[in-house]
Order: sequence, then structure tokens, then C-alpha cells
Amino acid sequence: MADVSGKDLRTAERRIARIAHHLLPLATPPPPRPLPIQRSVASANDSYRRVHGEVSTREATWIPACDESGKEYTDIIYEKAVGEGIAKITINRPDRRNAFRPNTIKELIRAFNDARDDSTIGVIILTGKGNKAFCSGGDQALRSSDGYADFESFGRLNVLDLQVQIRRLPKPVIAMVAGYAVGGGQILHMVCDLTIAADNAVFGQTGPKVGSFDAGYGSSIMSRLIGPKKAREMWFLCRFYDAYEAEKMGLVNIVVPLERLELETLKWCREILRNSPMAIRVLKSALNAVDDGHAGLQELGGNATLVFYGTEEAMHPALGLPPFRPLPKHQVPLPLFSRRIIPLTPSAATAAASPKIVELGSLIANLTLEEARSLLDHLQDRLGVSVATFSPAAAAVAPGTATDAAAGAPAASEEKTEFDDVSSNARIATIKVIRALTNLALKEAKDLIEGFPKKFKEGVSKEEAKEAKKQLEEVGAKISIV
Ligand SMILES: CC(C)(COP(=O)(O)OP(=O)(O)OC[C@H]1O[C@@H](n2cnc3c(N)ncnc32)[C@H](O)[C@@H]1OP(=O)(O)O)[C@@H](O)C(=O)NCCC(=O)NCCSC(=O)c1cc(O)c2ccccc2c1O
Repeated sequence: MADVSGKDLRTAERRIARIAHHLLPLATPPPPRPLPIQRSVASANDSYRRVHGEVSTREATWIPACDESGKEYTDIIYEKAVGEGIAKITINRPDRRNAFRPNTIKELIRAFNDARDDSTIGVIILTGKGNKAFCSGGDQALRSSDGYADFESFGRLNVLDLQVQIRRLPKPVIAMVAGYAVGGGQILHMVCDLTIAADNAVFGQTGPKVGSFDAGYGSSIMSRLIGPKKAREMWFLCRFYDAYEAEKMGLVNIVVPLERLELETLKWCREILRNSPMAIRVLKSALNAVDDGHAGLQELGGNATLVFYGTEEAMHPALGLPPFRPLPKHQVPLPLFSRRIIPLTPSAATAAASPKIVELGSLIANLTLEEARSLLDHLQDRLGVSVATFSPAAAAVAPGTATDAAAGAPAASEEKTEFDDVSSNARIATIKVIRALTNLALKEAKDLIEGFPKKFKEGVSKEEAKEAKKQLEEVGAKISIV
């Protein structure tokens, strides 16, 4: 028989005693072990399955990751899966059953921040090194009267910041639990969105035995997860519960054989990753909102704002609603617009010009609108003059408008108005007025002031043209009625 020293015996006794007072007495015999992975699937060949198929259950290839500080991690391992949107954060203090010290929490916060900001990451796994413990809570050797103190001269309870960070993180966090998840470690898995437990997992609180308690998430979320009676039992009695009991209580999502723990967790990650990240982000905040009070509403509200920012209305809030009353038919705009239009009207001065000018004038007069536009661009590039310089005496200057009158209108026409270039300053206000004048939809109104010359209004009276001119000038547009 091998020699056993007195010290070894004492250590063994101490360990047995430590576990024993958590595990005994069990109120009921352990429940029969269900099959490790249960599925409640109506049909393995339903249309959902045929469309979406099964996700891969292969292993991931992990590469070490760091955050922007580039600082090494000592208490954790931070990795990302090659070619997949999965990050894995592992508490790396196995000789302490992955108990955390303040530095561990600081590193966890850095890694979670990085995974949050990395747009290639969609799901984060939190786990512990080895098979013996996910995390055994705060490092009891470092507890002092003002919290947990390691390299600093003061104590902290910075795990509370980490809990909040995980709750607010806009991506799912999955706790992958093997072995003990006790004390502050059990609370960490509870604030994660999902928990995949190995069949050797053990859950429980020890606070009242070691002079501590978590009256924050550790109490409220536990009560939400397993119900108020069970939460009281867990805290008041400080018993430990195995993985199957935990599953029955609703503390974990699924129990799997230890050797399949990571593969099953990866499968869950991959299933999440094929769904809409924004839908999941909003759902996470919605599921947390009531329990997180104002902070929960703030998170949910922030997500609503983000979704709103993607809409046209948020980009142009000043545009308001489209005009309610449809305009009479003759006023319904025929879309037509111009960045630059030269009003080509004959004048008395033309007759007095030299033959060269008359010929040039005649050539210009016969240009199509497209050619006229090209000519203006050319002149502008060549001579550096603005289009407005070429507008006739009337008043056309950027960002002006002018509408062509009805075809065949007798006089060269006070009933025409054409749009010239609309400056960005006046743009939104101009669009708004145009919509009121024309009943155009937002997009059409925007196209109107940006697009190639097209008709704006047809058959309008002089008074209407003047009124339109007045309204547009009031918002900074410059108009000519020719
Ligand atoms: C987890 C155990 C049941 C495992 O038992 P096992 O027999 O497998 O292993 P050992 O007991 O021999 O442990 C091996 C080795 O690890 C050391 N160790 C284990 N846990 C811790 C720990 N939490 N802190 C420091 N060191 C730990 C252990 O001493 C051994 O070292 P050796 O040198 O002797 O080999 C069992 O280990 C256990 O019950 N651990 C203690 C669990 C515990 O009480 N945790 C603290 C609860 S309080 C808490 O976590 C907490 C943290 C916070 O930050 C809070 C913040 C705000 C409010 C409340 C908080 C809070 O309550």
C-alpha cells in the first residue's frame, strides 16, 4: 500500500468535507438520467428542416485573439474560430477551479468588448479551462473587507460590471459549463443568454456559507429562471445540484455528455449564426427589458433607434408626411427635371447680333435638351462660368426652377418654370415645397431636383407659376419664369 502522509490525508478530508456539506442531504434520490440530448421535433423531415438543413457539428479551428491594446492575457484565453463568427473566452485558472480575481474580470471585460465590436463575430462562448470547473466564483484567498484585491491596493466587486456587460452585449453569449459553476461562477452562467451543460456539471450557491451573497442579478435573475421558491432553496440551503436537476429547473438549456460539450455548443452557435443578427439583437434586449428596468428599456430603445436610422425618414426628418390632398389632374406633375436648363427664348437682341452670333444662336436653338446640357457642362469646364451666367434676364440662378409651359403655348411663356441646380443647403426645404406643390412622393421629389431635365408642371397659369416661384424662393431656391 502506498504511503499516505498526514498532510495528504488532511487535504483529502478537507476536500471531502467541503463538497459533502453542499451535496448532502439530498431531499430526493437523484432523478433517472434522461437521454443526453433530447429533441422535441414533430418530424425530422418537415419543410423547415428541408429548407434550412442541419448545421455542421465539426470541430472549430481556434486561433488566439487579442483586443486593440495588444496586451497579453494571463487569466483568460481569448480565441476566435477560423471562418466562423464565433469567439470563445475561457477563464484560465484551473488550479483555482477557475475562481476569478479582479484581474481575471478586467481581462474578461476587455475580451467581451473586443468580441462586441468585431463585426465578424456573432456569438460568444464563455467557458472555463479543463473539465473540473466552469468557475468557482470569487477567489476567496483575495477577499478583503472592501471586495477582492489582487494587484491593487483596494478591493473590487468588478464581476458586477461584467454581469451587466454580458446582459447588454448585443450578441448572444453562451455559457459552456463543465464541472462546477458555483458562487459567482453560477451567476456568470445565469447572466449568459444560454447555458449548455456537460453531464458532470454541478450548480449551486455558497455565499451564505462563506459570508457573501449576490443580491443583484444573482438573486433576481435566478428567481426569474428557476422560480422564486427554487431560488430561495438554492440560496438559503446552499445545496449543489447536478446537471439534470439544473435542466429540470430551467437553469440550463441542455445537458450533453462531457466529451460532446464543445461540439454541441458549436452547433448551437452555428444555428444562431444563420439567423438575422439584428433580429437576435433586438430580441435579446426585449427579453431582458422588463428585468433590467430602465437600463433594459434603454437598451431596447437604443436598438429601435438603430433600426430607425436605417430608414429614409430618419435621414430626411424635415420632409414630413406627403401632402394629404391629391392635386387636380392637370397639376399632377409630369416628372421632368434638370440640374441645369438654359431657357432658350428669342429676344430683340438676337436680331442685332453679328452673323456669327446669329448662326451660333441658331445652332444652340436647335439643340436637344441633352445636347444643351452637354454644352453647358462643356462651357462650364472650359470657361469656368456658371450656368446662371447664361440665364436670361429673368432671374434664373442656382438652385432655381422653371417649368416648361404646355406644348404649343402661345407666348414664350410666362407659364414655364424650370428647375436649376438645387444647392445642398436649400435641398431639403426645396424638396418639401415641391412635394406640397406636386403631390410627388419623397423619392420622386428628390429625383426631381437631382435628375436630368424633365417636365415639372404642365398647363399652369401665370399666377400658379408665380406662386410656386414665391414658395420655392422662400426656402432658398432661385427660380426663373420664362
Ligand atoms: C468548487 C469546489 C466545490 C470544488 O471542489 P474540489 O474538491 O473539486 O476542489 P478543491 O476545493 O480542492 O479546490 C481546488 C483548489 O482550488 C481552490 N479553490 C477552489 N475554489 C476557489 C475559490 N473560489 N477561491 C479560491 N480558491 C479556490 C481550492 O482552495 C483548492 O486549492 P488547493 O491549494 O487547496 O489545492 C470548491 O473548491 C469550492 O467550494 N470552492 C469555493 C466556492 C466559493 O465559495 N466561492 C465563492 C463564493 S462567493 C462569490 O463567488 C462572489 C463573488 C463576487 O465577485 C461577488 C460579487 C458581488 C456579490 C457577491 C459576490 C460573490 O458572492
